[in-house]
This record gives sequence, C-alpha cells and structure tokens, in this order.
Amino acid sequence: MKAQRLLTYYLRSKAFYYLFAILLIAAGNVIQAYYPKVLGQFTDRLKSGSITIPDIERYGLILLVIGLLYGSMAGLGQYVIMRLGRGFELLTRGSLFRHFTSLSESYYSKHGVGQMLSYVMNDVTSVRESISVCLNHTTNASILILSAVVMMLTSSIPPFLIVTCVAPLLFIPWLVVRFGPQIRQRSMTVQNSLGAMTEAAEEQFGGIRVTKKFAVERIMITRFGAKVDDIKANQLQLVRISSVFQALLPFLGTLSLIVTIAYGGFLTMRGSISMGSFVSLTLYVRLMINPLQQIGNVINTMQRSRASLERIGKLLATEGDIQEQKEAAPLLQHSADIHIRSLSFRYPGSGRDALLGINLTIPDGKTVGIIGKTGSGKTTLVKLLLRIYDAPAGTIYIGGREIRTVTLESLRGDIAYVPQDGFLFSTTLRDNIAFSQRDASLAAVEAASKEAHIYDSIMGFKEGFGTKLGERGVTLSGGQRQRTSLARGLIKDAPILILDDSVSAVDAVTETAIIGNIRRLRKKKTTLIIAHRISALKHADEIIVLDEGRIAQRGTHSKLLLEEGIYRELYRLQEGGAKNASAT
Ligand SMILES: Nc1ncnc2c1ncn2[C@@H]1O[C@H](COP(=O)(O)OP(=O)(O)OP(=O)(O)O)[C@@H](O)[C@H]1O
Repeated sequence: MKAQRLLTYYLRSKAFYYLFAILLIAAGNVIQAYYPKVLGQFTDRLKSGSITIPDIERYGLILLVIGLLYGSMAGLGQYVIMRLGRGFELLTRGSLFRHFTSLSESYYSKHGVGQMLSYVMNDVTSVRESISVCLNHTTNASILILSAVVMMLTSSIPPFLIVTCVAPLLFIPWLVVRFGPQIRQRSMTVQNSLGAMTEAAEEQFGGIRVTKKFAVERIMITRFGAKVDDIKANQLQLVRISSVFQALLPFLGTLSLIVTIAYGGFLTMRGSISMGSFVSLTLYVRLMINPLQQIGNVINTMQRSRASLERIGKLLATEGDIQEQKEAAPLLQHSADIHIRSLSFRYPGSGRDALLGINLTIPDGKTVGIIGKTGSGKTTLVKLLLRIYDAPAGTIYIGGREIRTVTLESLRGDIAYVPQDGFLFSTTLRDNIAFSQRDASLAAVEAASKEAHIYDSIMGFKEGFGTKLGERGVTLSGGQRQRTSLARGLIKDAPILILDDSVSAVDAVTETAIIGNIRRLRKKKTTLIIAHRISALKHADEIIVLDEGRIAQRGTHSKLLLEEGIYRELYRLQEGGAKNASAT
C-alpha cells in the first residue's frame, strides 16, 4: 500500500533521529526505574535504625538526580519525536496534494472538496499523532516495564513472588487481539463520517448565499445537524470501546497490585521477605500501571491511525482516468487544424450518449461556431478536445495527431480555453490574468484586458492590476469575472482558442466589441466559439447546430438562415427579442 510505503520511507530516512530520540527516552526510563530500589534500601536502613542525617541527604540527592536526568532526557527525546512527526505531516500533505492534481475530473465530480480536505487534515493528523504518541509511549512504557522487571529479578525479591504478582498482566495480549480490530473498524467509520461532514460543511458554506436568498437556513441547519449527529453516534461508539479497552489494561495492573499487597504482605508478615523488598515490590508493580495505561493509549491510537492509513492508501492507489501514453510526444504546431471523426461519447455511468456520430473539421486558422440548446453536448465536445475525458480512440486529431498520442501538457498548453464561469483565485487581478503566462509583462496583461474589455473596470479599482480578489479583496460582478477570465485566455495567444459561452454575461454592445477584437486577433488562428447568442458566432466560417448530441445543421450564418430548422428559429426568437427590447 502506497501510504504504508510513504510511512516506511519516512521512518527509514529519519531512522537516525528516531533512534537518538528512542535512546534518550529509554535512558531516561532506565534511570527512573532506580527510584524504587533507592526507596527500598532507604526503608531497610530506616527500619534497621542505621540511617544517619548525611544518609538522608544522600538519598535525597540521588532522588533529585534521578528526577533531573529522567526529565531532561525523556523531554528532549519527546521533542525530537514530535518534530519528526510534523515533518511526516508535511511530506504526506505534499504527496496528497500532488496526487490530487493528477486525478481527473471524473474523480472530482464524485468526491467533494470537503472529503479531500478531510484526508489532508483529519487522516494525516491522525497518522502523525500515532507516530509521535506510539514511539514516545511505547519506548517509555516498554523500557519502564522491562527495567522494573529486571530490577525486580536482580533484587532480593523471590522470583516466584514476582511471577505471581505480574501474572494478571499476561492477559494483555488477549485484550489487544480482542479489541484491536473493533477499534480500527470503528475508527474507519468515524473518519468516513468526518469526511462526509467536511464535505457537507464545504457545500453549505459554498451555497450560503443561495440558502439565504431562498430563506431555507432552517433546512440547511437540519441537514448539517444530521451529519454532526452521525459523527457523534460513531464517535460515541468508538469512545465506548476505546474506554473499555483502556480501562481494562490498568485494571490488570491494579489486580497485580492487589496480589502484591496481599501475597507480599503475607510473606513480609511471616518474615519470608524483608520490609524493604516488600516496599520495592509494591513500588515496582505500581510503576508498571502508568506504562500499561500508555500501552492502551498506543494500541488505541495505532488502530485509529491504521484506519486513516488505509484511507490514505486507497486514495493514493486511485489513478486518474486520463493517462499519458509512455511514447507521448509534444503536439507539433505546424498546423492547428482539428478533425473529429465519427465521435460518440457517453459519460461513465450515464445511460445516454452525450455526443453521437460527430464529424467535424476545423481547418487551421478558421473559426467555427457551435450553438445548441442547453445539454446538447457543446461543453462535452470541448472536454474531449482537452482530454478532460477520453474520447474513443481514433476520433479526435489535432494537427494530424491523435490527441491520445501527445503529451497532456502540450495539448492543454496549445489550447486556450475560456469557460463560462472561469474560476478566479484569491490573488491579484494581474496574477489571475497572467495565470498561465507567469512571466507576462504588465503591458501584455494590460493589452489582454483591453481586448477583453475589462481594462477600464480594473483601472477603476484603487490598486488597479494589483487589486486582490476573494475573501480579503474586491468582489467582481459576474460580467467582470467573465471578462477577466477571457483576458486570461487571450493573453495565452494559443494556436487554438475555445470560448465556451465566454461572453454570455456581458451586455450586447460590449459583446459586439469583444467579438470584434477576437475576430481581429484570431484572424489566422483556429478558434472555436460556443454560444447561446447568435450574435457571438454569426461571423464564424462555419456554424454547427447541436441537438441532443448530434449535429442537426451546419453552414454559414446566411446559409443557415435560409434553412428551416433550429438556427432560424433561434434567430427569429433572439432578433425578435432584440427588436422588441429596442422598441420599448
Ligand atoms: N460529468 C458528467 N457526467 C454525466 N453526465 C454529464 C456530465 N457532464 C455533462 N453531462 C451530461 O451530458 C449532456 C451534455 O452536457 P454538456 O455540458 O455538454 O451540454 P451543453 O450543451 O454544454 O449545455 P449548456 O449549454 O447548458 O452548457 C447533458 O445531458 C449533461 O447532463
């Protein structure tokens, strides 16, 4: 599993530091295990009446040194382990992010942003905590228990007494086998419900404006409340089983202590062992109760983190649907003509074809317009051109090359795609426009903004192109956002430009001006204009009318106006609307 490999790789690469930390903690605990011995000797001296004031000072000093050494060594060891844990967190988050960027749109359409955040936040934190807590507590506990056992065995306490006293602890492995898988299973359920809650939260926050406009806050609160209740129920189940498990381990320790006091006390009364041995034995057994609690903690945490590791592993094993061929070469730019041959496409899991039998040629340097009712397959065609989804083999060619045989970077680099609602990042307007051309000069950014008719709006902001968007910046209107996104596409000056309803949110006058600019700029460059308004594409060399995934009509604007069909009907409706509007 990839996640486990990531963990093993990290632990191996930092093995030296981990070893150093473990040694420090171990040494601290070995030193701490001396204190019952010191107290036992002190008790015997006290009881025999041979103790002097300098002896008391000496014993006090020894205990102080034990405390200081233990505190500093174990503390430093813990610090190193915690630091390394943070390093793992960083590495895993980076790997997950890189992996997310390699996944295809079909993954994102099925998994919400919230769920992805949950992997990056909850699961990674859970694994990080487990590394730190497990190493820390395991070292602490095992060394302390081992030291206690060794010290007991090397003391004057009879071995049969030691074995009897620690016998209840032999049930620990049984408890681990009994409870471990259940804790892991329930942790998995909790992590899944946490993911669902983060996803719901992300969706609710994203849609908060719509919620408010429709005054359905109560419904949204109820829906979100249901997710929270789900987590609560799952977490309570986990807490219940974890608590029982964690309580049983120290309970076994308490049983040991009871046996020690009863049996050890009996032997002391009979004079079989000294009072000092009895005190030491009691302290040793008591010393083991805390480590036992820690072991319980470790096992709990480990089971939880195994659940998270499994989730991360599954995610890392998911591969993007769109894979680049090993022998893929860059798209040659001799010619930017597009050929589509008998293309039919159906989305994975969908019951109907989004495109059916499409044959289309866009000669190099020509402009083609695509119009059609909503849902007729216009955007699907673009997604296939960009390989957001894979079209069947042998159906799409650019510059004479089947698009599956070219590198994704060159394919997407040679196409400037301007969607209807291009996402703008929370950064400056300049950075948003120069998104794919990071080194573009301010003059180039300004020129693209002028072509997209957004320049004046930007200059109206106090900080011009340095204006920040998003949470701490300005909020653009729908039309301003669209034109900023258009400027981002135009600055790319790519061999192929695709406008997907990219001027739908601007007024008719601005649209005419923008289309005029695009015609001038793209005179000898391949351009695909998708629009609902005929005015945006009537100048195209060829216009395709899509209807339910098929090409219903094709031709120039004037030819299509002469034909009976969807185009003429649309023209009649749109022109009629425009005339009515101008008449009123
Ligand atoms: N990811 C998807 N999974 C399944 N079906 C999809 C997916 N995306 C689109 N579709 C379906 O494919 C068909 C064509 O959608 P497409 O987005 O291409 O239409 P469109 O012509 O661009 O519409 P609009 O003008 O509204 O943007 C529709 O029936 C739509 O429901």
